[in-house]
Amino acid sequence: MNKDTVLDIQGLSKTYKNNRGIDNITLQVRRGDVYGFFGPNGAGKTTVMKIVTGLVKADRGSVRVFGYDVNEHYEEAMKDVGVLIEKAEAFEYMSGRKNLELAARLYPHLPNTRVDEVLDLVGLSANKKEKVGHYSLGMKQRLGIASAILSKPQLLILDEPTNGLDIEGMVEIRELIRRLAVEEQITFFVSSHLITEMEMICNRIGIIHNGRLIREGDIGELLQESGQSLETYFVQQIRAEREAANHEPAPIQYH
Ligand SMILES: Nc1ncnc2c1ncn2[C@@H]1O[C@H](COP(=O)(O)OP(=O)(O)OP(=O)(O)O)[C@@H](O)[C@H]1O
Repeated sequence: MNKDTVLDIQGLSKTYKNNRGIDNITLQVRRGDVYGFFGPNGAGKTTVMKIVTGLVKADRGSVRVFGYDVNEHYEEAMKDVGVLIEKAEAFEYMSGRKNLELAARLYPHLPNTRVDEVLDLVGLSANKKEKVGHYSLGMKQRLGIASAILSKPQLLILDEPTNGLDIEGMVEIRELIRRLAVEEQITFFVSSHLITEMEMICNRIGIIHNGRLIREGDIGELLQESGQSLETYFVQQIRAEREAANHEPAPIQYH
């Protein structure tokens, strides 16, 4: 394993009772990457992220985070990892700041200034005294990210962080990811079903479809290879996959 590899996923498989799941996923996220994990709804992104963070057990394969096997050395592996999977949860009747103060209790060694520092980083300083119940969805998501970066993680795992947000909310999250990557030097493993979004924020991308990783590479390389947009590239890739599997073209369905 390269010393710059932060997350190393090898041959990961999981089949749920309904026969859906993921099949033999291998990918690497390197230090400094904003790695986009792209695929349509139901492709298997959340399953991979849940296995990486120990929420779901894989049938086969391994996950190493900062060189530590997640199954064998969970605490060491997760020490420098921040996670936001599915919707950010917070106490709606408390202020944003109060919510973060509560979360900060999990990390007794954090300086007292850290809560205000992260509120500033995610652009919520002006709203810190407002009840979370009055926050927009985008502000709640940013509060979730604030909570995930409280402990100054080196790797941040975000599952569909812009899902359900309006345009302004999406832009704010994208800007935040880019800012955190530069200012806090956080490596990102971030999923989305929107390829244009991935193109805007990521340097590297893994494309998952029907539980299988169909392509991984630098965004620039993939764009050069396709000669077109990543959207067109993706559609070509899955059509080729389907044709190889069925020997006949099939329509693409978007959710
Ligand atoms: N607990 C579960 N039990 C049974 N099937 C599941 C379970 N969780 C996920 N699946 C199925 O596994 C497949 C992959 O789901 P997963 O949530 O990982 O995909 P995803 O790419 O994150 O999609 P989405 O963005 O819609 O969540 C889907 O077909 C889903 O229905």
